[in-house]
Amino acid sequence: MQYDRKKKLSPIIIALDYPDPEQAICFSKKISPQQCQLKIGQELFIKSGKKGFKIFLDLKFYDIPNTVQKSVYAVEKLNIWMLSLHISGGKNMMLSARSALYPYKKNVPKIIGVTILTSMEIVELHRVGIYASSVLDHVTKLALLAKKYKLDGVVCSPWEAKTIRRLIGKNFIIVTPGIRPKTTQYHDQKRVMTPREAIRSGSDFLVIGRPITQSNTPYMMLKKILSDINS
Ligand SMILES: O=c1ccn([C@@H]2O[C@H](COP(=O)(O)O)[C@@H](O)[C@H]2O)c(=O)[nH]1
Repeated sequence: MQYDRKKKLSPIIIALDYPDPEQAICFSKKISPQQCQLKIGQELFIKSGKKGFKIFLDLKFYDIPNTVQKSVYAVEKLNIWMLSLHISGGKNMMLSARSALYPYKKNVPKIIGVTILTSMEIVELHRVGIYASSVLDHVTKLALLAKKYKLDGVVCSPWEAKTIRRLIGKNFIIVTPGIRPKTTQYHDQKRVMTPREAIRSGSDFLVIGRPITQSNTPYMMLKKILSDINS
């Protein structure tokens, strides 16, 4: 793992994809900030920072530069740890997001760029008019743009983590959803890996939702994943 060795953050980010804020709050009370970070998505945009968790606000901004700049400026006030936007929003959108944080000196949120969703394969890319030779090729191009236009890192699948790490180096955060422990179902995810393999491929943080939140024993599952990673 490359990112934040000194701060010793857990590599797990749990996707709190609950329809009801009460369920999310109840779940978060049973785990600790030492075990994981939490990801708040579009379904559940609540403030869970109260318990001391670092919050990844995964709203995946994708809009004109002015709108994204204002959005980033607004969410900075929420004391979040990390936020996401789509790299395909382009150079000016990424630079505008960064410029929204210039007035702040300390504890600014990390800006992470989404490459290609982990639910997509090459056929789907072609269907939406992206005629890349491979998913890896396109994800790599987007990651290089993210670096060039001042993002702190990317969201990609664990399949691409090794290549991005090799090309961009240590000082770049790699966040990987599409994590599936052995024997759990894939759901809508396509480019998946086990937690242990994903860490070994160079991921800094693994975003894990349903395998934990829909498990009959979520706390045991989280503990097992952490112990698999560390063994
Ligand atoms: O490419 C992406 C970007 C974001 N996500 C998000 O991660 C979680 C994954 O949840 P699982 O239940 O473990 O599949 C979810 O909140 C997505 O919005 C992603 O999966 N892929």
